[in-house]
Amino acid sequence: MEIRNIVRSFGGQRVVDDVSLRVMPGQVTCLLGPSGCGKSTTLRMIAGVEMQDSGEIYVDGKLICDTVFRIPPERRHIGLMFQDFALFPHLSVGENVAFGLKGAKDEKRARVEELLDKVGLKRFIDSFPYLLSGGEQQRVALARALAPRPKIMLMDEPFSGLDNRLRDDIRDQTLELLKEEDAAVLLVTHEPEEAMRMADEIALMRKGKIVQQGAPYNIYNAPIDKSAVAFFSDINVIRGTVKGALTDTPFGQFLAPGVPDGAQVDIVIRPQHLKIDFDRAGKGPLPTPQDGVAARGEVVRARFMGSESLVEIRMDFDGSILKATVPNVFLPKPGKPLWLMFRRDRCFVFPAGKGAH
Ligand SMILES: Nc1ncnc2c1ncn2[C@@H]1O[C@H](COP(=O)(O)OP(=O)(O)OP(=O)(O)O)[C@@H](O)[C@H]1O
Repeated sequence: MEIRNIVRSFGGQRVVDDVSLRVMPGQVTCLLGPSGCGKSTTLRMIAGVEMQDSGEIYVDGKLICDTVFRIPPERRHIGLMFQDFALFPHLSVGENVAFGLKGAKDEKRARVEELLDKVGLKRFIDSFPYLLSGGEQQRVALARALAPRPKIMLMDEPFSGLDNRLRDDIRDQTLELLKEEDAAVLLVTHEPEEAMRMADEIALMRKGKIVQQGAPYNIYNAPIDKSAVAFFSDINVIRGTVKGALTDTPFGQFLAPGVPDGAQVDIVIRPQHLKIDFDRAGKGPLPTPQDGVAARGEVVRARFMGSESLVEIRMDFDGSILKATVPNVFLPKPGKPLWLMFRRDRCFVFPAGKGAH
């Protein structure tokens, strides 16, 4: 499935602004972005329930929609799964799954049984939906969407109605089934964890545009700007001024290649990549090439978060507060002096102010 240069405006504002995207069979692409950035509108245009102002949509290399030509939604062979896409309450589970199927009765029954078996719900084939839990209903909805073997599956926040622990299981099971069925999947979500868990490829969307696209690993480890880092985790930011492609900070020098002298840069680091060390009679650890220079601060607050502890430290050099996370339990008392170092291989240096939240 491919969309090219799709644009859609509401009230003079471009909510989808020149979006192009390709999704291959057997691949899950997540359209990830904050609420209101235009993800659902993009999906609705592909589904055919919303018309684009300009741009084209292709399936299997064939045009299915531009501003003149338009295949109606029911003939696009696209599977849909939305959070509030309820099952038909007056039909049994089996009849729900069979709903979009054509062909002989036996064949339909076999396909329904196959899919319900795959989602582990064959025993409910003759039950009514209200007897099933939310997670089970969601799995039936998935089976129903996949039953007619759509080439493309569009999913809009399909798991957001489920509670956390259930959600992880259902995500994994859904992913397995989608792969087996070899559909090209476009999944919309505003949750980075969901995208990281589900996606082969993430398209990061902001204000109607795709700002970065790539494998989850690349998006996480080579983010395009400060906001892209901040979308996935808490961040710490140190500002510095560049001289000779370097910027001096209390944590030592950082490379700022290509940034002109006098310009400001933001050095961005995630809390899990700050290194904490103890104070030894007013002294910290020695500088290293990997971690730079240590800077001293005092603990403001430390909290246990489950698998890690979050320590907030007020830095001596400017009174700013940096956040560091440490695996397991580490709960130093407020006022305790500690030293922080920046792991050089985990820092990102961006021109200051680029990529507003
Ligand atoms: N039919 C419409 N008429 C007017 N404005 C609309 C319409 N549909 C969407 N919008 C506006 O377009 C913007 C993008 O909406 P969209 O639902 O695509 O965003 P989203 O990224 O999916 O967000 P969310 O996750 O909150 O659904 C929003 O500001 C929304 O109010």
